[in-house]
Amino acid sequence: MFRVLVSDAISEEGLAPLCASAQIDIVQKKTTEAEEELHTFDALLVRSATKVTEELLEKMPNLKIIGRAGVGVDNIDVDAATKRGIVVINAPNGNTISAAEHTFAMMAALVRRIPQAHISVKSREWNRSAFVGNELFGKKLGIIGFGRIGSEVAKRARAFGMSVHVYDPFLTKERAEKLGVSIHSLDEVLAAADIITVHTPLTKETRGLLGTENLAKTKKGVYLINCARGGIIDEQALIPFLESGHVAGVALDVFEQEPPGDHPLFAFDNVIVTPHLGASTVEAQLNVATQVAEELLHFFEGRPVTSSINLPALSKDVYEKIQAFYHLGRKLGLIASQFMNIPVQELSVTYAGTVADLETTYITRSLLAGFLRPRVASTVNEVNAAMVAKERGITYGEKFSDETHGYANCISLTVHGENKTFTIKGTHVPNYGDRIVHFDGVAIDFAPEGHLLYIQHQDRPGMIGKVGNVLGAHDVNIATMQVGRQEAGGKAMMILSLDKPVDDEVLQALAQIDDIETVKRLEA
Ligand SMILES: NC(=O)C1=CN([C@@H]2O[C@H](COP(=O)(O)OP(=O)(O)OC[C@H]3O[C@@H](n4cnc5c(N)ncnc54)[C@H](O)[C@@H]3O)[C@@H](O)[C@H]2O)C=CC1
Ligand SMILES: O=C(O)C(=O)COP(=O)(O)O
Repeated sequence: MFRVLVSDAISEEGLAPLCASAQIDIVQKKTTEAEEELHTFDALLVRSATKVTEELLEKMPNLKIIGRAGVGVDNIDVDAATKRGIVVINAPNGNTISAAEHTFAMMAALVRRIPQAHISVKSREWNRSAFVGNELFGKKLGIIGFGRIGSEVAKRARAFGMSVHVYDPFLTKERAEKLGVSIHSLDEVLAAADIITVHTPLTKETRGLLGTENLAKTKKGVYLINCARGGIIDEQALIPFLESGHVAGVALDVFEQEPPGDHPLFAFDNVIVTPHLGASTVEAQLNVATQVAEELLHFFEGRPVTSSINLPALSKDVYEKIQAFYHLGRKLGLIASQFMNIPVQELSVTYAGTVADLETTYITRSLLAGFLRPRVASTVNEVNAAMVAKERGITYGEKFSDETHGYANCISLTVHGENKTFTIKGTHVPNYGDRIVHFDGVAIDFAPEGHLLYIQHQDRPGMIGKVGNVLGAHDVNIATMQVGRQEAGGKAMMILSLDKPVDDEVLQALAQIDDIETVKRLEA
């Protein structure tokens, strides 16, 4: 049974495909109410309210995937999840339109003073002259962060006759032109805009982006909107700008602390607020819940997830093409790690033939995970393999070559350790399986599966019989045996596939045979 904890309010209709599966058990509870059973969950589904901290993850050792039914993952310690090999997914576009519409609603409400007028009329006042606003038409809208939501806000602004000035360091000129906006530096946007709206994620770089220094660069009478994340506009820094009238009004949907409690900004009549409602529409909630539910099902079924924060994006098509190599990569890493059971500094992976045209990043991650698995006690998989390798001072790189050794595809792994280098090469043969075709300088051909035994010896007659006798005497059955050598009478090797793993006693008995130099157990 795959157990899913849903700890925030997520659309039940959207989660229906998960609920329909007999193998998935869904529990809807806050994490604080599920303390006793936290260790039993395989998946955790959240919105922005649940804080997925390292401390929480420590209580959830079985967790494999975290689904965020929404965009921002700043409430999730993604590094801590990655370190533990936990996949983090989100629903990147399910609430884009709702968030853009909410931003626009806030903009109109701000410049026409709708919330203030609303309160006044309901207080039995009729004070039309107190609520004279501004038109949006002809105004310059500064958009900071021009991703999905920022660009939807821009479309609506153009329909209102506004000119749009964008700052986004990662936006290309071509995309800006296509969307009919002009790209500017941050200072230019700050100086020119009548209204500024922020649509970046909350990161180290964007926290406090609109703080004292940058607020001072804005036009007198500017309006500010934050429907992205609390903290992008520094709430404390706003106070003197509101007091002096430099900032004409602020609309906030999000806060540095949520809920914000008794916030000093609430004292200002020209600060309008909503309780993080950007994504709170029936449509957006259904979209995001459906997206994470589908992704979770894919994950559960062993299919690729497409909107992971800590894995390279992979479509179903690409996944199907790389799947076999993904498996081969894992085996190459696993075998190489056991063979080179010494500290290593560097792994170099070379792709040749058909595999070189595929999404090799994923295959390399799988290979790395295979390599690290015998060396680390904790879970290591394609999510955290790069991080774990870095922590252990192991560098890795990919190369591409035309040298396929006559096979349609070939993955070659060279491991550099202290005073020793080892190379293993493998190929995948469709409808046949994975084959190791080169092992430590010797051409050979064996399947990387099960209990393997590596024996390096001098090429002499009778070696196979001697090995067979020792194994027979210890009741070890040989399933397959492959032999190879560099040259007649020189370095030779056997790779045996056994029906059961051998113990140290058998290894010692084999090592005592004359002309046998090395014996190693390899589990694949
Ligand atoms: N209030 C609400 O309920 C909702 C809030 N959001 C928030 O809105 C924000 C934007 O969401 P999306 O547009 O979907 O994300 P996105 O990833 O599509 O766009 C973010 C944009 O910010 C840009 N950016 C990153 N760092 C920047 C920097 N230092 N300066 C300027 N631009 C920078 C990126 O290049 C990207 O184009 C997120 O913080 C998200 O959490 C999203 C949905 C609902
Ligand atoms: O998707 C986002 O980033 C949001 O801010 C929406 O948050 P919510 O799911 O409404 O708590």
